[in-house]
Amino acid sequence: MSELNEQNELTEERLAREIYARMTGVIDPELGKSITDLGMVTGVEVTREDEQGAQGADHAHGAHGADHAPAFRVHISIELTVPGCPLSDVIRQRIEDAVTSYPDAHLTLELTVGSMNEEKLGNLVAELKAARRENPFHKPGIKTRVFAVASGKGGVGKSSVTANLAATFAALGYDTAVIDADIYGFSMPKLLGVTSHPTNLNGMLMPVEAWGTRVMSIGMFAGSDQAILWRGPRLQRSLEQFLSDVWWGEPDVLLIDMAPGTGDMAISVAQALPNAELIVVTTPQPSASDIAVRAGLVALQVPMDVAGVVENMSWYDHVGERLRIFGEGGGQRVSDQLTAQLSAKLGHDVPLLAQLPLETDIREVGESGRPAVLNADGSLADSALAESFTQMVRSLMERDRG
Ligand SMILES: Nc1ncnc2c1ncn2[C@@H]1O[C@H](COP(=O)(O)OP(=O)(O)OP(=O)(O)O)[C@@H](O)[C@H]1O
Repeated sequence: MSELNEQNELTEERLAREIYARMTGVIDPELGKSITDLGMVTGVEVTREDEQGAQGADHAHGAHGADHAPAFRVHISIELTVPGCPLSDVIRQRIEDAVTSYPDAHLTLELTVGSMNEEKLGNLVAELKAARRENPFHKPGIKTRVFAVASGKGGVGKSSVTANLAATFAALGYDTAVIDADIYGFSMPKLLGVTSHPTNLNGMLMPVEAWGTRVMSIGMFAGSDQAILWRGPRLQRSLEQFLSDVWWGEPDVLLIDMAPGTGDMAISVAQALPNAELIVVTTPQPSASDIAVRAGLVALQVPMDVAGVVENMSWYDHVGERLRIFGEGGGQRVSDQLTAQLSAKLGHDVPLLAQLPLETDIREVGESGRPAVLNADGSLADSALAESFTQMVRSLMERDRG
C-alpha cells in the first residue's frame, strides 16, 4: 500500500515531466507544429510550495479545484522564433491553458519568454525548409485542394469572389490559405483587412492570418525593404516564390487570386501547382464572358482542371424588382462553351457554380476589410450571399479533383 502511494506521489520531477508532456500539445499558431518539436521549450522547473505559500499565491486551480491538492510553482522557459513575435500572446495563452487545466495540483505558472539565437533559428528554419522541400504543393498525394480564380477581364469581381470564398471555406472549418498572385493589382490585403507584415524567419515568411485564413500578398510589403527583394528580376518567379519562400504547412484549401488575363499566369500556375483547378469568374455581358471563355480555354494548352464558372453582378434587387443591369446569360454561356470544348479532355462538364448579385455590401463591407459573407465576429452571415458561397464550397469539395 505504501509502495503504491510512493508510486502515485506527485513529485516535482514527475510533475515536470507531465507538464512537459502537456507542452507537446501546445501548437505554434504560425508553424502549426508543437512548441516542443520546434525546440521552443527550454526549461520546465517545478518547486513544491508549502501550505502557506500555496494560500498566498495567485493559483491556477486544477479542473478538480482540489482543495487538498498539493501546490507547486511551475517555471517554464520558452524561446520564440523572433523577438516580439506578434503571436506570442496566443502561445502564452495556450501554455497557460495547458498548465492551468492540470487536474491534480494547484499550479502557479511563471513564464520566461526569450527568443532563439541566430544559430538555433537558422537550424530550425533549415529543418523546416528540408521538410517542406521547395514548393510544398508539388508533392504527390498532398491533400490540399488548390483553386485558381481567373477572370480574363479585370474588374469583374474576381478578387471579391476569392476573398469571400476563402472566408466561407475558413468559416466552415477548412484550413484555408490564400495567395494574391495579382502582383500589380493586388487587393487581398484590403479585402481581408490585413495591415500587418508577414513575419520573416531567416528568409522564410509566415503568412498573415485574417478571418481564419492565411494570406500572402505582395501588397503586405508595400513600403518595406522586402518589397524590393520580391520584385525586380525575380518578379517572373513570383508565384514560385509565394509557394516556396512562405511557410504554408498543408492547408485543406489554397485559393489563388490570379492576375487578370488569359495567358502567362495560368501557365505558371499549371507548372507550379499541377493539382490546381480553375474557377472562371465573369459578369453577364458578352464583353466579359467572351474573354472569360478564353481564360478557361487555357486548359487546352496546359494540364489544368476547370472546376466551374461563377457569374458575378448577375442582378440587382431594387425595391422588389430584380434588375439585370449587365444583361443576362454570361455565366451560362461560359459554362456551355467551356463544356463544349473541354469536356472530352476533362472528362466532365464545366458547371455554372453560382450566380451572385450586385450588392452594395460586397463593395462597402468588402472594401472595409471584412468579406461580406461574414458577420463582424467572423461567423458566416445569415444571408443569401453567404448561402450562395456555402453552396459553392460544397459543390467544389464534392467534385472529384482532377
Ligand atoms: N457582386 C458585387 N456587388 C457589388 N460590388 C462588387 C461585386 N463584386 C465586386 N464588386 C466591386 O467591384 C470592384 C471590382 O471588384 P474586384 O476588385 O473584386 O474585381 P477584380 O476582377 O478582381 O478586378 P481586378 O482584376 O482589376 O483586380 C470592387 O470595387 C468591388 O468591391
